[in-house]
Amino acid sequence: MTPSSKKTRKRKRRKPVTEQEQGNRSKRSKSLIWEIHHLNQELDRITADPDLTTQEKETKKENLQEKIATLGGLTAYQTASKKGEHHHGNFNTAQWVIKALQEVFPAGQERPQLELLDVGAVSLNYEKQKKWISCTAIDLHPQQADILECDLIKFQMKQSEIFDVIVLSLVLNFAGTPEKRGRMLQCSSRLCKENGYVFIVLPLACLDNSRYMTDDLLDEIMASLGFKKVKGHNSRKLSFKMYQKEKAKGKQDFKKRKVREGVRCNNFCITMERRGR
Ligand SMILES: C[S@@+](CC[C@H](N)C(=O)[O-])C[C@H]1O[C@@H](n2cnc3c(N)ncnc32)[C@H](O)[C@@H]1O
Repeated sequence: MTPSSKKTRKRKRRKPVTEQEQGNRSKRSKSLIWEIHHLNQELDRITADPDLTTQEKETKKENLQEKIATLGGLTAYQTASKKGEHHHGNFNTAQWVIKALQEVFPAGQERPQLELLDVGAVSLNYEKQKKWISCTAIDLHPQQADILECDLIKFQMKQSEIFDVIVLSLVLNFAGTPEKRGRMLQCSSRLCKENGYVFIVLPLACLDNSRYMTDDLLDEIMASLGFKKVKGHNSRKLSFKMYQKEKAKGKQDFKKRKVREGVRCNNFCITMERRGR
């Protein structure tokens, strides 16, 4: 071996990532998430807008899709979401779900094999718990093999009560319209077994700073679908809720209704109309 080839094999020292650089990257990720998130919501709103003709919808949607593609599409969004986790001490909301399930089904006791549906799965979060959790992971735009490309609303239309646990982590806020969020909750209720659990994680601002939604209102919507809250807490930025399926409290409608005033409030809302009474 010549001295020069030895030199080339010498490992390059990695440039340390300064706090400043990390901060800038984090800011870029956040702004990318924000932009794609809002463009995606706009897409849903246009699709649902009854005042637009099919032609107008197509033109507007093409425009938005182009903008999303320019930013790197949903792949870039999901990559940025994952990076976000790393910037928050690697905290992944699945860790909370696992901890809550471990409290209900403690290790050392006979555990049932739980069928879990992870909606909006950016990664496979329950691999290490395979022995007692069988995870079906779905996403509109999966980034890795083993995550099924599927919209919750269209998932297993003809089946009901097939999952013990359904996880909607930072997914309801991704849907663009209040109706779609309501339908996602209705689908979760249909797919959840009796006594099964639905976990919902939302940005805290969706519940504590929205003109149309409060923490109690979400509990009411879930109660009407047959769920009682068994656990809930807030972190600085997120709201964590665990519901258990009991019996539905009749077919109540939830319309858009102002519950809070304030110029700094957001417009997060969930509506639900029950058909076929
Ligand atoms: C912010 S990411 C959430 C990632 C992960 N669940 C978490 O807690 O970090 C939102 C994901 O939800 C997916 N999503 C939104 N609506 C969906 C639906 N109706 N069915 C399946 N996936 C959906 C999006 O494609 C996106 O990847």
